[in-house]
Amino acid sequence: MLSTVVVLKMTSDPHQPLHRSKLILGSCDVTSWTGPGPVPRDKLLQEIENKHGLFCMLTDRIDSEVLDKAGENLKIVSTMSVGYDHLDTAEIKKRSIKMSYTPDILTDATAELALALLLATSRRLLEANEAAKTGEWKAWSPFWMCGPGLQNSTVGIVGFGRIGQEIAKRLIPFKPKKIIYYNRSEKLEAKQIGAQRVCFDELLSESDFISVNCLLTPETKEIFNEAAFKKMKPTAILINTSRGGVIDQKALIEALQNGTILGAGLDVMTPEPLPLDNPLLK
Ligand SMILES: O=CC(=O)O
Repeated sequence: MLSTVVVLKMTSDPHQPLHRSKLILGSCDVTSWTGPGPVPRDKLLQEIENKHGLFCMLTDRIDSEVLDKAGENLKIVSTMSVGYDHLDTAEIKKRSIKMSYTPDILTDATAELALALLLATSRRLLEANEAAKTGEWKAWSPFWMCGPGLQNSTVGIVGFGRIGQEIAKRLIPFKPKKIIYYNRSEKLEAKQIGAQRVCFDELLSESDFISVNCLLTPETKEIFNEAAFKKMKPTAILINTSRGGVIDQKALIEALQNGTILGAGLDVMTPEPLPLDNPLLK
């Protein structure tokens, strides 16, 4: 049987955004989007009709509208991402369509990025760099641009899957006092790493640093809200490398402006990219 597949993929070639090639994957007839940027919604809806498979990116919302357009041929939806909150999993399951994703591909990269954000935020790297460039830096003074250190600190990790665990392992050389985590289930690996499972409230109130690494699901949507920020230490630093939706962004802005928490290092936000006048960019 000749399968038809839509591949939504971003490349830098602006001249050939939609690419059709027959028989390049064995017996597949592949239609791919090559950019620039994510595939426009109307293009996706048009091209998905009667396809057997869809390979998408995290920028493509795959919901009942797309699935209806695809029709009964569609057998598999696959996403090039670790998170799959852009897939309506209930709808996909209801229609007996298989799903796949790419866990582990970004484990090390995300763990490194979380550490980079944590150190850059606590050690005020970007502020200091800006001050050096603008002339704000006039002379050395003992407490200028000081920030909290990891040594003897308590680090809380929200979501202790592959990425959370790799972050914990990378934290150990920085000599934290304690690594605690909040996760639906106890993780066997935690013992070896030396991390302790706690409830969400305890993680909030005990942590000097919090790294968010959970999936965005209905349960985790905006778990960092006004009430959560109020339970955190005023010296706490929040790092988010999961999804912007885990944080109530308006509440975060207020928490930063009011000094409810000290700082935030964000790899993800809502929307992406942020409008340039968003207070988070200040
Ligand atoms: O954010 C990246 C991913 O989910 O792969």
